Amino acid sequence: MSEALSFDAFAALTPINGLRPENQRDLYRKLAPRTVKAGDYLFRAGDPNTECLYLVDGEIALEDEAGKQIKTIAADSDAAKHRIAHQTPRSVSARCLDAVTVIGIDNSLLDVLLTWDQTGSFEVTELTGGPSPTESDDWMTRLLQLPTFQMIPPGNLQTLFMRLETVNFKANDVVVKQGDVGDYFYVIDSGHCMVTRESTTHPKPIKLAELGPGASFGEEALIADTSRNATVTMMSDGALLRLSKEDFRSLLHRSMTRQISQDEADRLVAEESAVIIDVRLPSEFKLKSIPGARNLPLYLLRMKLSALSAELPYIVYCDSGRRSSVAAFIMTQKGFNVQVLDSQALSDTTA
Ligand SMILES: Nc1ncnc2c1ncn2[C@@H]1O[C@@H]2COP(=O)(O)O[C@H]2[C@H]1O
Repeated sequence: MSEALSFDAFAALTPINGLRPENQRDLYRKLAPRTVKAGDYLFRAGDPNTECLYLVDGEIALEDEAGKQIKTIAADSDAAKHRIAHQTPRSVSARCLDAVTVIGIDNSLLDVLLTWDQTGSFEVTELTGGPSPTESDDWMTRLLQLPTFQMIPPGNLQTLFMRLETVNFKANDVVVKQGDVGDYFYVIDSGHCMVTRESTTHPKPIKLAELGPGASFGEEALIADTSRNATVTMMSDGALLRLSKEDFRSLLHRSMTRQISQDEADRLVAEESAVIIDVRLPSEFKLKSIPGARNLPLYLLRMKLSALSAELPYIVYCDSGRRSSVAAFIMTQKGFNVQVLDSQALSDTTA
């Protein structure tokens, strides 16, 4: 990092001072101080809190929701050794009284490191997967910023990161082949992949998507216990992180799936505070569906996601829980708030 903050001053911040020196040093190398001009706000009351912010230079005022000043914090004070108003969501606003320099650390990353360091035996350098701990594209930080990983409790994250395996591929390598049994879930660390599907109605495979760093694939066969529904081929050399089916299910998928009871779903739908989606085929939907539900078959879901508003919560269902679980996973990855309705709900409905 720059001269904005010495390593010793950084290591004395709370709770950075609870980390192992190796991890303090690694975090310090990754810090990117940012400056904010006088009068601007670092955040406002009610904002979500995704990063720990520390004041490195300048002075800020904390204000309540009515704009009344509660206190000021100067960079060289004891108060500046702590995270600025670290509540979720922010309970106060932080206004810069002069030009201010702050550093921010992703909350989940710090949480994982603190959890690790309390259990004792890991260093970031062992986990970056790359040869150099100074590598700026640290996959762990990037993964933690994906919606998929934000719902996972730190306890699971720790195990999950240990179980993720880095595998290098060459351009044109087939990573996943349509029709094969599902074995791994993949996250792209570097490089690009193409998703294609063969069908009896088309002479050539149809290109479904191009995926880049941060994107993931291979979840559908693992969740629904079916075969791969598409082929994924490397478009360039690259590195993928993979997780076995068992680990994917127990560490990732289970934490991401939120179930909702039929009563609770009925209440939300009656209040129009949630949208209920039937992910079965239109022919199945026509035959029987839950009143108030919209039909969006699973095979169209990815294509239609951009047309859905991210404002409302969604409830998805099918007749067995398989397709709805896949739908919930895909939607959660894209940042939607989604719950899975018990598949019994459809059997119970008279409509
Ligand atoms: N339209 C699509 N867009 C992006 N990825 C897809 C699409 N269809 C299938 N996939 C991915 O390709 C993977 C092939 O293996 P799975 O069926 O396990 O999981 C599938 C999805 O992760």
